[in-house]
Amino acid sequence: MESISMMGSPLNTKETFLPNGMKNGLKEGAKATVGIIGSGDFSKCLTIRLLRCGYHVVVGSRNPKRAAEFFPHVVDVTHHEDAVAKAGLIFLAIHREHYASLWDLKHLLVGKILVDVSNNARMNQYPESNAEYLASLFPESIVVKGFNVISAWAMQSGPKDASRQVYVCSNSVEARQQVLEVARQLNFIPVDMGTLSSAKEIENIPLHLFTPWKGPVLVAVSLSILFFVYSFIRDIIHPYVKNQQSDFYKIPVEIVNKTLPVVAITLLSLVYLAGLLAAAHQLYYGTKYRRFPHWLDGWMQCRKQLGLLSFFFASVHVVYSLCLPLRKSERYLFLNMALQQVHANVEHAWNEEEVWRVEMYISFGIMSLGLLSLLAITSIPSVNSALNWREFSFIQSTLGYVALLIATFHVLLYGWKRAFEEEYYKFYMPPNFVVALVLPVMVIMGKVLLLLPCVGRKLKRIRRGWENSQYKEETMGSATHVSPERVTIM
Ligand SMILES: NC(=O)C1=CN([C@@H]2O[C@H](COP(=O)(O)OP(=O)(O)OC[C@H]3O[C@@H](n4cnc5c(N)ncnc54)[C@H](OP(=O)(O)O)[C@@H]3O)[C@@H](O)[C@H]2O)C=CC1
Ligand SMILES: [Cu+2]
Repeated sequence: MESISMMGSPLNTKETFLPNGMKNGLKEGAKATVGIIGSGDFSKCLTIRLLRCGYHVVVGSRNPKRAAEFFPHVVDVTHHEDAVAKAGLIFLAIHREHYASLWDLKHLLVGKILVDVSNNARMNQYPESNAEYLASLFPESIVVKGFNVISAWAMQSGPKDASRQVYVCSNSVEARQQVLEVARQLNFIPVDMGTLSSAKEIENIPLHLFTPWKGPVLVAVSLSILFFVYSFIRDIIHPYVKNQQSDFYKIPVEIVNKTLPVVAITLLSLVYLAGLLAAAHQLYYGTKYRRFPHWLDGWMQCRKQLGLLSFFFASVHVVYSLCLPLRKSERYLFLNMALQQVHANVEHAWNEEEVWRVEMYISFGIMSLGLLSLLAITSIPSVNSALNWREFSFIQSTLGYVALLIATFHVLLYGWKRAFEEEYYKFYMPPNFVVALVLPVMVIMGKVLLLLPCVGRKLKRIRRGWENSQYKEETMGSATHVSPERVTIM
């Protein structure tokens, strides 16, 4: 009955919507009533969750009789007018296109909190956000955006194994606090996003499809195609054309396994190349208060994804390499070699230099994968938050460079002997490993340059803001004045 008394009168925003027994001083049995307009999937799942957490729910439907069948009997399924009258906090579980159909209820909605949970089919589908549109339709109600990032399924199955964050925004601080509190009571993690102007951003959250991954994945796929084609032409087509030697059996494993490490090490180099270019930019302009070019900014922000992709390629390369001896081709080649030795009367086959080269390159490969795993693990938010800034920076920057250096040695040791053996077309088509080394060697040399005392000292002065601070006023507040070391590397 207490909610009926609020009908048509401005909402007492001091009232909170805490469920049974959860509100200080609230009598046992005095359940907060929450209204829901619409009886679709979202409405059903939200109802169940609210009931579990002790709320009383009243659902407003165009056809209450039919809708009631889908709700537990304790739920009051009624007409829109009745539902709106019974609750001060109302979830609108209908689509934006149907908001205007609530126009007749306008006088009943005065002063009530309307929670807009709606999503759109595409990003920026309408000029204004759904919540702002709702606020313009019902200016005398208090509109709060929230819960749109929680799927009906997650709502019902509970937040244990689904996304937990609920982003909330509203122009009314008190209404926002109440919805944040409801989210907390429903075991979600409420995130206060401020005023209703953030609604568009919140509405776009569930529509992103791996947005930060698009660029890095595109780079990885392009590099893979490029290096695969290169290896294919160099190691298969060329011998075939020149000597009629058919090596096509190499395509599924060997050529793929030549592509993977090259892509992995190139991606890892790209992670650190961005930071180096940013440092060069700061050194060139002598200030950290000047915006990086747009492309560099984007590149810096996707270093984590580039690093994780590098880890993925390196891991798959390891699996391929471990499987190399399992192949029939390898066994035949091995047998042939043994037979040739028998014919040549060689009893003891042992090449000290070769033995050392292979031992070393395998060891370096394992070490660089180990370090890459460490970088990948520390990029997981829960692990990341257990580290302080210095520890994080040490792992991501210092150990990252060490990983790159070791990986470079791995590639170098793998290929250097072959490069000397292969005389043919050496000049116009260098071996794969030489192509793989171009970028990492450049990056390592760049880092060495930065470590030189004269350069390093100047960079430090710039990053501490001691030099050329006249730019400060111009660009303060932009994210890009942050030193490149201060952005997540992986
Ligand atoms: N489903 C999900 O996982 C999620 C949904 N959402 C949002 O929740 C809202 C509801 O989604 P969902 O439950 O899936 O949608 P449904 O289509 O399942 O339900 C929408 C409800 O709106 C009501 N409705 C339909 N047409 C009209 C109309 N012309 N006028 C008034 N009311 C109408 C109906 O209820 P009745 O017949 O009882 O009137 C219907 O059950 C949407 O805005 C959606 O974006 C947000 C996050 C996740
Ligand atoms: Cu390798």
